[in-house]
Parts: sequence; C-alpha cells; structure tokens
Amino acid sequence: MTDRIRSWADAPSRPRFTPPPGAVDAHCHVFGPMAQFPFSPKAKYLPQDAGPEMLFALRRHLGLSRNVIVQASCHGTDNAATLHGIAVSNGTCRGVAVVDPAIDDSELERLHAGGIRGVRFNFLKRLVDDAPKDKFLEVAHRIQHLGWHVVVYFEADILEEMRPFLAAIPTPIVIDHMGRPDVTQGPDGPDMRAFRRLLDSRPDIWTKVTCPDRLSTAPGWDDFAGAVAPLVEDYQDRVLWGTDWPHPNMEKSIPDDGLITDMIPRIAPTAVLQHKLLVTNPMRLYWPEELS
Ligand SMILES: O=C(O)/C=C(\CC(=O)C(=O)O)C(=O)O
Repeated sequence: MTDRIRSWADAPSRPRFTPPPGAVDAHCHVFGPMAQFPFSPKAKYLPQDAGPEMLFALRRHLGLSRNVIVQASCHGTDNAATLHGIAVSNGTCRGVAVVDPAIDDSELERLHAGGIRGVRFNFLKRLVDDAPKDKFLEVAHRIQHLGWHVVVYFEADILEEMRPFLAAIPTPIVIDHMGRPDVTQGPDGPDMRAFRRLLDSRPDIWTKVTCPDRLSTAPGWDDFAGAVAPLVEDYQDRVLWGTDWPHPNMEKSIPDDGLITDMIPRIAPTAVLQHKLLVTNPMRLYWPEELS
C-alpha cells in the first residue's frame, strides 16, 4: 500500500440547516497526522492526514459544537491519535476506542481519563482481519464498571447471526449506521424490519442514523430520508447523528458535509426531534455528568 487516499471535500458547502446550540457530531474520525501517529501495519487503507484542527474547522463551518471521535481501523488498537484529538479539544470531544482484547485494567483507566467512553467492535471483513466474539464479550464485561458502552459495526447481511452476541453484551450498545440496511427497500423493507426487531429486543440498543452517502443510491439521498425518518420518530430517545468525516474509503464518491448536515431536518423534521438527536441523546452517552 503506497498511495495515501483523500476521502473528504476541500471546501464543503455551508448547510442551510442551522443545528441547535450544543449540537454533537457523534461519529467522526481523525487520521494521524501520520508523522506523529503512524497508521497500523494492518491498516486496509492509508489516508492522508486529517487531524483535529481540520475536524474543528469543519465543525465550525457546519455549526456544530462537539465531536465524538471514533477510532478508525487504519489506526488499529493504538488510540493515540484519537486521544490526541480529545486532548486538544478543550473538553469538546470524547471518544470511542478500539482495544486489543488483552488490554489491562490500568490501560482502560488511562483511556477513560483521556475521554474514552466506549469501545468499538468492527465486523467488516474489508476493514479488519478478525472479529473474535468471545474476546469482545470479555472486553464488554471488563468495561462495564467504567460506565462505557459498546459500538458495533456490521452490515445487514450478518444481522441474524449477530443477535446472540448482541444479546449477551452487558453494556448499552450503539449500532453504527443502523447496521447498513438496504434503504432502497424503504421504511418497511426487510432490512429495516429486521433492524427494528433488534432495537425492540432491548431498550438500551442505540443507533447512529448516519451515512446517507454510503447507504443511498438515489439522487438527493431520498431513499435514505424515506427509510430513516420513521426510525428517528419511533426510537427518538436512542438515535445519534454524525458526519462520518473524513469519510474513510469514500474517495471515489466524496460526500459534501454541508449536504450531509442538511439531511438532519429530513430525518428529524421537528425541533424536538432535532434536539434529541443532536444534543440530549449524545450528551446522555458521552457527557452524562453535564446533564442535571
Ligand atoms: O467510518 C465508518 O464508519 C466506516 C468505515 C471506516 C471505518 O469504520 C474504519 O475504518 O474503522 C467504512 O465503512 O469504511
């Protein structure tokens, strides 16, 4: 792997939508800078640098206030770049780590002190070499006392086989990008119905209603809006939103972050829904101490 890829727009448009004060981008990443935070030897993609200063510039441009930095697979289980992003954010970032299952308790405590509030289990074969469910479950038990949650990334074709694993997780769960349903099937299609059954199986499964650019095939991402708006309405206290910047692996179809932000009122059409999606819900998971 030699070429470093660039998957984000130089000059995203300014959204027409104005997020409420305190809005959180609850799914984004930082890449490097590589000279300071080298990528993993196991990385499946090698991106250009997209460090915290770039993330904060985008956040200002979009009218957002806080970020949840999710450790991307290109950094493996070395969370230094994510911790650095949090450390230079003056309290406006928290993070989700990816850990080696053999991690010891003192390292978990160090991550907590550095602003980590969850661990991510990634099941996408194109991103990781293995996803050991038994070891992940051990990790989930060991983070429970810290008040953390588990973020799980998988695609719709393995949802059924994921059910026993998800049922055994002792902490709250956040599913990335709704488990990547086929949104062209519409809100009542088989993928969305299966995903709703999962949400109905436990009251503490949350989801990120993210990535129209990855999930949609329609102009204006209309199929995404049509499939996702009813989900936001029905599960309004456990949905999160994020940009997914710097959009790993989207270099062939780089999305406009302004347009991504303008999807918010299409999936959450009222001020009440928008406030839950962008402020109350992410604050409950990532900054609970600030909520009275
Ligand atoms: O950013 C995302 O959520 C999705 C990714 C990348 C990713 O998760 C990772 O590298 O860890 C993808 O589908 O390629």
